[in-house]
Amino acid sequence: MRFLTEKPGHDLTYNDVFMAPNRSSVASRMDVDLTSTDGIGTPLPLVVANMTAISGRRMAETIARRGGIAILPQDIPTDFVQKSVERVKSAHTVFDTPVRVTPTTTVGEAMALLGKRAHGVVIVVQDGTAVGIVSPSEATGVDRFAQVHEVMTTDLTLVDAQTSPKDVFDTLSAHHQKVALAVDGDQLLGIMTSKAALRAALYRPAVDPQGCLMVGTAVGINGDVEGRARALLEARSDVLVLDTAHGHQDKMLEALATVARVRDEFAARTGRRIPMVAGNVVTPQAVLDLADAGADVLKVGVGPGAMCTTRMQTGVGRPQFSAVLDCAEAARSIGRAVWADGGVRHPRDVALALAAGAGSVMVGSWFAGTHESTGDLLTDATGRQYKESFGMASARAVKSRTRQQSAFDRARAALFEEGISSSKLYLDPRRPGVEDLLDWITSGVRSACTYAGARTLTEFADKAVVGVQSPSGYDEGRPLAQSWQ
Ligand SMILES: NC(=O)C1=CN([C@@H]2O[C@H](COP(=O)(O)OP(=O)(O)OC[C@H]3O[C@@H](n4cnc5c(N)ncnc54)[C@H](OP(=O)(O)O)[C@@H]3O)[C@@H](O)[C@H]2O)C=CC1
Ligand SMILES: Nc1nc2c(ncn2[C@@H]2O[C@H](COP(=O)(O)O)[C@@H](O)[C@H]2O)c(=O)[nH]1
Repeated sequence: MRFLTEKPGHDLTYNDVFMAPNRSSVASRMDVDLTSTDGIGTPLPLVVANMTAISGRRMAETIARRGGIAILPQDIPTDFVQKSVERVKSAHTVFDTPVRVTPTTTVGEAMALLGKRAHGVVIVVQDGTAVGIVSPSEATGVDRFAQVHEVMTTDLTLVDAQTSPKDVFDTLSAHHQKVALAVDGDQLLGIMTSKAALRAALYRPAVDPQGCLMVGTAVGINGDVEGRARALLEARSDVLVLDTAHGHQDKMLEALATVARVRDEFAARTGRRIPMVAGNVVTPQAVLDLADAGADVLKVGVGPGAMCTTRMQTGVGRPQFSAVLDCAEAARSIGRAVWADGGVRHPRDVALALAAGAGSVMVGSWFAGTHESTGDLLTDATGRQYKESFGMASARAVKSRTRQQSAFDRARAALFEEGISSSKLYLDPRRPGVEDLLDWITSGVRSACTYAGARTLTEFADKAVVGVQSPSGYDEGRPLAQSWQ
């Protein structure tokens, strides 16, 4: 990446910069390969942040099916994380996991489960066989205590799991149906909507060497670091993320050395070397120190997160575009990569982070307001749907993380909160599922690459030309919600 004019002497946020187009020979946005450059090799450079309100099993399998990866948080007990990894690994790589109910489930219960996934249907299953479908249209005007077998649609479109997404799309269009059910004999394997069929043709899943969906897991730097890392490797975690607020500290370096030893033993035994990501950092020296201790990828970002109060509380942090740019350069010089973590609110921010040299971009709060995040779907007084989210250093998260400690220690820890304990993240009615956001982000990033004349993300980080803009420059680029007159 180069600056359009002289590199400014001060640090820059995503809002401070823009990209200028280059002469390009890339004729189509579909010619762009978005494979991440972080060495982890996911087909999409997007990572779901290890935040309890956001990253769980549903999020992990959905994002991996489209080529990204989610990191399950460090605050979740190890046995629970092991089960979640197992569930992700057993999910179908092409067909979505259905929301299943039995014929005697009440309509009220079935409708309450609808919000768990974005596909808008519940499948009625008996002994593993799909016998009907219920969606809000079947449930409208029906007593909530009625049983689903009384209202379900039994006209089902069944397909073989080998059917191509295009054939599924055409079949659904021809029959004017919402969803196809993939079956093996009489057993339900998964489901696919028309939109999912389209996506299955556009995205590649992120899969491990056994062909199962990928998922990462986080480890804190306190407690039984070695035991947790060992258990997560055995559980088939594809990435280990060592995460703490201040990554450039001795305790992190010690934790990295411990996990590197366990990871290397695992690699010698199984032949699979699992990458280690560590952070958070914002300086080149921190990149070099953590890489020296064994980190393959450095997680960059102190204070840009939407749930973060660190900068206001401590004055510490660094504008994120410059942090990513500097750290990516340092990482590249020693053959490592960085993840840009936090502060991403628009597709343009993802594009800018990749232009600055990030191997992948980590997103938290933006994905909180989707069907797939872990929280319950809630409705406010005006009828808008939202999820509750909170920071991992908030009083709420600290309270949960320190539940085994004495009352005194817990009360003391609570004084050091650096995050928001409760925030409403509204679902965008136009993009209520995380895949809707992925569509929006990837179309923006593909387009950004073609403007730069790049066919890969390596070329993009090389060719991008970045200018510095004033607040009114940024403002000029914002679309109008209503007339200015
Ligand atoms: N990217 C960011 O800007 C930030 C991210 N977070 C996220 O919040 C989550 C919780 O993180 P964290 O607060 O580390 O978890 P913990 O509260 O579990 O702290 C982990 C350990 O790090 C120590 N620690 C915390 N902050 C600092 C600091 N500034 N300097 C030195 N030691 C410190 C704590 O000791 P003691 O409590 O005794 O000080 C504790 O031993 C993580 O996911 C983290 O990434 C948190 C803050 C900033
Ligand atoms: N200072 C804090 N940072 C936090 C907290 N919880 C999470 N985080 C960081 O934010 C990113 C995600 O950023 P987002 O803008 O996409 O939401 C996450 O990966 C952490 O690094 C917190 O409580 N305090």
